[in-house]
Amino acid sequence: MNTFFSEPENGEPRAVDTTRSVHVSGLTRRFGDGPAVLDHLSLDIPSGQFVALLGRSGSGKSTLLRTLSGLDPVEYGEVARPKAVSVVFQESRLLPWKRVWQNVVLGQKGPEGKERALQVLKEVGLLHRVEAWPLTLSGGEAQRVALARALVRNPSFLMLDEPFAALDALTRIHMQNLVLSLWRKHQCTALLVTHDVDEALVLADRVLVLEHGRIKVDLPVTLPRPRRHAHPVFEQLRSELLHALGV
Ligand SMILES: Nc1ncnc2c1ncn2[C@@H]1O[C@H](COP(=O)(O)OP(=O)(O)OP(=O)(O)O)[C@@H](O)[C@H]1O
Repeated sequence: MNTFFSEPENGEPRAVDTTRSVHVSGLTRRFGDGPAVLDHLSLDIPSGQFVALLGRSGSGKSTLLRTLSGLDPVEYGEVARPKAVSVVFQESRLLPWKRVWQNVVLGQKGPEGKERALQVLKEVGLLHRVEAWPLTLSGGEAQRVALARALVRNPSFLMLDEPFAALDALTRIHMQNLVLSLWRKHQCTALLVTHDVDEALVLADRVLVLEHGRIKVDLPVTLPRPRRHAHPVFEQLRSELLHALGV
């Protein structure tokens, strides 16, 4: 039995009993008197699914993610999601005056903090940088610390907002593999915002395309992993998604 945290339009959070990990219905968001960025959007994500979210620049991907994470308010509509959520952003957002391990357990309570930090830093392959200062890290290392910081909270729902966008191509592939293995190990639900159709198809069980504030395409990806870019089904899905994105 799973208990999730729900944020209704108004009033107190309530417990919801459901096997869905994430439930969104009628979610609408506008800034000022501008057009609706999210327009009566509905979405269900089953527990443990890896979902990739694509959409043109300005289509509302980050707004959806911020709303799901609780960083943005739910003004209209309903959002239910696990209580334990973590978000990894494009920039690692590490505090430069804290060592790597201290950044990982920032805000965490308990005397066993460093031990927990070491555990997750080992998972992301950074045991040798535990005492380092953030400014001495490479871009890929900094993102791995950000991943460790997300994992230390044992998230049931892991959200990733273009976490590899600033990395070089090779580091990006390493990071994609790392995220996949961590997702498998931790058995969490994952939502990845990306601009990269191939990245979405390499990683996700399901790819969504957001347009005009709604889910325009909802595509299951049943290819076994690891996925080959040259596989005919991969190529067919890629052209379907590029077409949906107007490329
Ligand atoms: N705090 C805000 N105030 C006013 N407008 C905003 C705010 N946040 C987002 N917007 C607007 O909402 C729209 C969607 O933005 P959002 O960042 O969600 O898009 P996105 O799909 O993530 O874009 P990108 O791919 O370029 O990162 C944009 O038009 C943006 O200008």
